[in-house]
Amino acid sequence: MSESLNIAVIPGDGIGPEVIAEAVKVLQVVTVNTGVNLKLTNYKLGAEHWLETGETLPEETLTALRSHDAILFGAVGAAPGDTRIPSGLIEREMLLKLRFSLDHFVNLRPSKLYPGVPSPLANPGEIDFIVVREGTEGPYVGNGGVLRAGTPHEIATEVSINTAHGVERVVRDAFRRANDRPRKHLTLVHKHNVLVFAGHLWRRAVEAIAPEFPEVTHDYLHVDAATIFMTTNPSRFDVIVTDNLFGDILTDQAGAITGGIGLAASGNINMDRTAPSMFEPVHGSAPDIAGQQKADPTAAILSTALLLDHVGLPELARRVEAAVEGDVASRDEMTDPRTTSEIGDAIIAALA
Ligand SMILES: NC(=O)C1=CN([C@@H]2O[C@H](COP(=O)(O)OP(=O)(O)OC[C@H]3O[C@@H](n4cnc5c(N)ncnc54)[C@H](O)[C@@H]3O)[C@@H](O)[C@H]2O)C=CC1
Ligand SMILES: CC(C)CC(=O)C(=O)O
Ligand SMILES: [Mg+2]
Repeated sequence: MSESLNIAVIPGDGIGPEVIAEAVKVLQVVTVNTGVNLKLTNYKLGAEHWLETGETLPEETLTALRSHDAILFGAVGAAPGDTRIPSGLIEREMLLKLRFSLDHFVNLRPSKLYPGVPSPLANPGEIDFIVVREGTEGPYVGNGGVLRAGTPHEIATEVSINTAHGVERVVRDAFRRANDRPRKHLTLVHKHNVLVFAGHLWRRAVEAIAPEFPEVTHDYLHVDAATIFMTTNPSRFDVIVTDNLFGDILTDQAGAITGGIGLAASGNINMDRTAPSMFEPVHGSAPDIAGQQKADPTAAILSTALLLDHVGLPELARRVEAAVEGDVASRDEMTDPRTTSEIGDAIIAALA
């Protein structure tokens, strides 16, 4: 029986196209002779596209993206010093607009130290946790502004929006995921000792939903303390649920302790399936190494495993993950001399 898999591909900027080229090859190889009819449609979006066209995310592109089963995304954004592009324009008007419009309320970021992968921690222990980061609210919604701009009395605000609906649905999702894992433990990370209004909403949501999951234990950490434990005892984490900003920061740290940001995958998931979910590496466009074949494509490749899981092809997802696991076990991150496409090819060879 053949089934179609209709994927939108947004390579983006910087290393985005380099890592996505490898992820696409993996998708093509893993679906061969499986009865899955893979259809890929490329969309040009990002900082370079804006420079060429002045477009960030046109409505017709958004409408077209909605017709796909899922989206594979590289990374967007210019180098911090690139004055041709207003800071934040592409991130907000393109990437975040996409996540918000497609209601990607679960930003799923698994962190696993695969066997044989060196960690910068002296005693990393077993690291295998997931971060469930809220994806549509928090300080990223663009609620703010500037008063008395350019004067010594300038006031800039960036308001964090947290709704009961938004918090409850992501907390419930995190409990569900914890319930499905062997350790069944959830940690809420926030800063309710200072951010009392939002923090208390998150705490109340956890307390209200906990009885639905009697087997799941839960605890709480302030975000500053969470960064300590992520360095000193990451094994204590199983499922972390947190807001958009804290989750963004913690997951770069989580990537660093599990072998590097080049291995960290993510999914922006619409759990209600009212729009396609989007899968992308945790990292950005890495302008410092772009165009040099220095980027590690593993995060993008592991993101295809999350995509395959989401579209109901878990056996193919496991094959991709196993191929990655085999490859990373044999490398030394510090001295891996391979190019982006050589790493992709090695993972593909392991798949075959
Ligand atoms: N989802 C997205 O599209 C994201 C976009 N960005 C954008 O990307 C641009 C650069 O942001 P940065 O803060 O520098 O973060 P970044 O993640 O692009 O780079 C941070 C550091 O990690 C390294 N790195 C990143 N990915 C790598 C890979 N696959 N292999 C090897 N090394 C890798 C880079 O070379 C750099 O030294 C900015 O315009 C930012 O707004 C940042 C994060 C996420
Ligand atoms: C560039 C931001 C909008 C996103 C980001 O850093 C992330 O999602 O990890
Ligand atoms: Mg980030």
